[in-house]
Amino acid sequence: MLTKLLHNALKQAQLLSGVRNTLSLWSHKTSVRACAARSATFQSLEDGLELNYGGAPMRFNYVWLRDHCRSASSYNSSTNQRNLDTASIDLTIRPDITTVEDGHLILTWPGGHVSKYSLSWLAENSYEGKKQSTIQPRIFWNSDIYKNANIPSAKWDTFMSCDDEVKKFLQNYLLYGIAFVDDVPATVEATEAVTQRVSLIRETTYGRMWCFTSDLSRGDTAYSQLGLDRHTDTSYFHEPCGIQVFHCLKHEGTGGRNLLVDGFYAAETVRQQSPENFELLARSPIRHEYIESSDNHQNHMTGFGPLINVYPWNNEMYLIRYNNYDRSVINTIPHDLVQPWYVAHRELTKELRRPENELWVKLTPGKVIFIDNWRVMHGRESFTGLRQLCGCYLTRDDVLSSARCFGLHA
Ligand SMILES: C[N+](C)(C)CCCC[C@H](N)C(=O)O
Ligand SMILES: O=C(O)CCC(=O)C(=O)O
Ligand SMILES: [Fe+2]
Repeated sequence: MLTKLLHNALKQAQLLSGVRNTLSLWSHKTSVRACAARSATFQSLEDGLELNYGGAPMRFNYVWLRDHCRSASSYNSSTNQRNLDTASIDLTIRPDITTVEDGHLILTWPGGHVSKYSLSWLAENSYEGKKQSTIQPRIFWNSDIYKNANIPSAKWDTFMSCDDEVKKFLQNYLLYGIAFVDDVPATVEATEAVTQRVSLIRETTYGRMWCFTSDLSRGDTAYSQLGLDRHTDTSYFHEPCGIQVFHCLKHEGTGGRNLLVDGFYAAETVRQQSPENFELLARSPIRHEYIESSDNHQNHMTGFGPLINVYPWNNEMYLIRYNNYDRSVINTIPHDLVQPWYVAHRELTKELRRPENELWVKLTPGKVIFIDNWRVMHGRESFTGLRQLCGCYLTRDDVLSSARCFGLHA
């Protein structure tokens, strides 16, 4: 019991660290700006320079500095694109003169070109600054954490008319990987309109906006009344759809609740308990497949990738593909790692299946849910009667872009 308590405390500390990192990054930025007059010191090294400016020393390579010159001839600041041909830089380049003046680092290169970088820009863009910061702050959750957070749903009227409501919605979505809009008219058109407030719709073999019932119209269990264990969709794409939108337009019958599980919460637990199992799942590429052959639909899709994907520079998770239905033949894992891979898969599955990690919701007409399909698994209970679900997929990049345009950290 005590170990479990300790374990939970540890886990919470770890889970919240993403959010704390952002806060510290923000305060770092503020302090940099507030002390713009503060001087910096530098030291020239063989292949770059070390800059001391309000915090830990940062290193900048000379080729990197020349490549990142923001002068008009090197960089077009109205299109935010590089003009300079990187291949034209002498790889052994060193500045003739290095100075720090008025909050800027100024380098004069052989031949006379001058590059000027503001110190705060350098601090924000340094490797040292990046390494510490989280790419996307998140709050990992189990059912209690999510329920206790009392996240409000957005409301149709305000959502459709007020950008600030969309911004708040996106902030919740980014943190938790799920977000709801309530009071939406129970039609495909209104569902489409809500989605388009957020971003572009991604057309797939299932259509642009889809509306399905248990009519077995497609070669997939989703089109039946059977229960579906937790999974992510389109695991058979090399780039799985980023977001899944669901709106239950009608259900006259029993059962049919939806299950949501935060895959990152479960995977983080595995990382804490057995780092080697986490590593194995993050390193072994496996294949998922969608094969459909009917009069109306011919598809054969295959996607490769590890079950857990982490950014290589900071090990932050960004994508889980977990779909035991669509997982294909494993022949990409060397013999001696096959058994360990199954052990690791079992451990993750055990965490994903813990009842305390399950959030059950009954989707009713009017309630639209957005699910981060790179993070949160969904499933459903078997059901009786007519049940009609509509929705669509979105591309992750498009949604993150919308969020950034609202000024959110994504
Ligand atoms: C959502 N919609 C019913 C349109 C498609 C369902 C796709 C199901 C597939 N097994 C997968 O997991 O990707
Ligand atoms: O019927 C449901 O609630 C969801 C089924 C499903 O997993 C899907 O359509 O992707
Ligand atoms: Fe699904």
